Amino acid sequence: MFRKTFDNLLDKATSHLLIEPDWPTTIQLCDYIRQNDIQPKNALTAIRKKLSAPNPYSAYYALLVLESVVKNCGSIVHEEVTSKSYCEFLSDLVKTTEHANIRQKLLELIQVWNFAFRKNPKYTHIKDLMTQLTNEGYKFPVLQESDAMFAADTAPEWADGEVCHRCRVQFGIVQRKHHCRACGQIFCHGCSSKTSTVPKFGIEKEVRVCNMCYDALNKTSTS
Ligand SMILES: O=P(O)(O)O[C@@H]1[C@H](O)[C@H](OP(=O)(O)O)[C@@H](O)[C@H](O)[C@H]1O
Ligand SMILES: [Zn+2]
Ligand SMILES: [Zn+2]
Repeated sequence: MFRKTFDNLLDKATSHLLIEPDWPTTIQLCDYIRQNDIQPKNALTAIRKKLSAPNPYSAYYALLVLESVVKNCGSIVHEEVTSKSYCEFLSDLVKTTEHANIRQKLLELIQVWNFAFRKNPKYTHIKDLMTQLTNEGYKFPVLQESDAMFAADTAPEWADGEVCHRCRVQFGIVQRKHHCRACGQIFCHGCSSKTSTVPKFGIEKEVRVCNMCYDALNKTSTS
């Protein structure tokens, strides 16, 4: 169900019939990825296909979708878009597109991402891509640092451990491990038996959270 809907939304957001970007649908696409209703890899592969669309309008709108997804979906997407294969694809697209506006937007995005990820050693391919294109004479636009401030943080990576983060009970065959989707820590069932939405991470459905995060997320105003 989810995959089909994502593709339908993507078709809508990149239709060559659009006279301006369809931001509401674009935000819905970001929400799908943030809520893990689609694997980031699959989402970016679908967007990649749209970037190669022969129709320049569809390809341009696909670039705007890619820009929004990278800005709003956090590290799960950053890893994909700065992977070796994706950077090679972006490099080919810069060199092969017949449309100057698409090349220009691509160079702008590559530069912003290079700046945004400059401190993170694992994103080397985007740095190499920028160096390679610069050496081949492509001119990058003036960098708008404001563009590189990425929005939303995303759910933290899940911690591992042999005892509950809260009550320290030892995990084992009976005492199973569970993770809080809000803080990412590991808990026994007794300390993480409640569910909640986590709007700050774009998780609109009820997911397992630990007792502390449940209280923080659902604190009723004590008025
Ligand atoms: O079912 P198990 O074999 O115990 O495996 C655990 C469950 O998948 C937990 O899911 P949950 O957090 O949704 O409970 C997950 O958080 C743990 O990391 C896994 O070890
Ligand atoms: Zn516990
Ligand atoms: Zn928590």
